[in-house]
Amino acid sequence: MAIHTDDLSAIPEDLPEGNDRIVSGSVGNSEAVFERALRPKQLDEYVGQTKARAQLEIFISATRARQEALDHVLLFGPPGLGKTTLAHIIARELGVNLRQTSGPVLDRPGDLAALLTNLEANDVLFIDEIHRLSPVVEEILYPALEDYSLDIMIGEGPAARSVKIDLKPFTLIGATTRAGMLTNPLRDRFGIVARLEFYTTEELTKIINRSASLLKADIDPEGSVEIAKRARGTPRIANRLLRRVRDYAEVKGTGTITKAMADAALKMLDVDPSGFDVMDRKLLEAILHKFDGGPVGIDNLAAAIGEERDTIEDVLEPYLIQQGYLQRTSRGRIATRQAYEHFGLTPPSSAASLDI
Ligand SMILES: Nc1ncnc2c1ncn2[C@@H]1O[C@H](COP(=O)(O)OP(=O)(O)OP(=O)(O)O)[C@@H](O)[C@H]1O
Ligand SMILES: [Mg+2]
Repeated sequence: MAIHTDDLSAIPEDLPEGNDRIVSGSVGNSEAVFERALRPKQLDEYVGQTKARAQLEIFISATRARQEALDHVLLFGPPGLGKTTLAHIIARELGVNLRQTSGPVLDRPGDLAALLTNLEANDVLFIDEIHRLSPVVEEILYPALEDYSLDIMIGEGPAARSVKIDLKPFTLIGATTRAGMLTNPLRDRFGIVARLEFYTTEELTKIINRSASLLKADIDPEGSVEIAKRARGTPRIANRLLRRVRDYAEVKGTGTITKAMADAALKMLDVDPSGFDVMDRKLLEAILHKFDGGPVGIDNLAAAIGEERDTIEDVLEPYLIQQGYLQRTSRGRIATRQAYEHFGLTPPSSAASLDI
């Protein structure tokens, strides 16, 4: 079902959820609609990411003044941290159109050529999941990025000839959860590389308060802090938890989201006080119990918990590593002292701790 609206009242109540992991990185159908509605539209509404924002603000205003195309931008970071949101904001701040596609969708060189030739001067082309571009499409992209031209082969066999097409200047914004999976020649063609970081509790509290007011949800300050603390540093999860807690408060309470309501709802949803859900705990517990604290290789770990390797690397691990529960070493994953303590276990004296 395709619904394109920014008006929350136009959203039907019975959209399928499409996703049952409360802190998962991906998005179900009904959630996509809410995400669009809650997405900030201007740079000054975009909370946090001070480093990325500061550099973008400068580049954007310089580019606007010169009426040129902004340098190509690579945005990377775990799911739900605001890459798509930021891409849209950049185009809006530049006052240009944004055309959106994604690596897996763009499988034929002709599709990319069609997109590029249809751009107006200084427009933004946003390619999500850019690490999944096919090599043939990537080849076409290089000259387009470098000197705004396309080299296309027309015909086959001995009659084939190469045609050069000039493009208007444009900006590519690429988003990826894993910069490490980009080929070097592609990565080198981005003039601006912004790494998005996990958000602090204060930043998430701001995001939750803003979303609550858009959703017309009644929330008290301690209620928003409680949700923020348990949102895995991720705005998408903060917004998702807010919606679930609001439902809970409407059914079990007076409708106001208090700290007690948030706590009870999150307990019911199996999100613990550190913001870990069932999958996070399963991963840490597997390392602790099945692999003696590690090191354990990623494939063994994936098999042990029945989860895709990619999901572990993209969605689960980054936060656990950032919070100091897990370490990635050349020999495999290791549970830290904090991980033992989280589960009430006594760490062995050899256990790694946060402060090494
Ligand atoms: N800095 C921010 N301030 C306020 N809200 C934000 C911010 N970043 C993200 N959000 C909210 O989180 C939601 C998810 O963000 P977004 O879709 O941009 O993430 P993403 O990084 O593109 O994720 P994915 O890797 O899954 O594509 C948005 O709909 C928006 O409401
Ligand atoms: Mg996105």
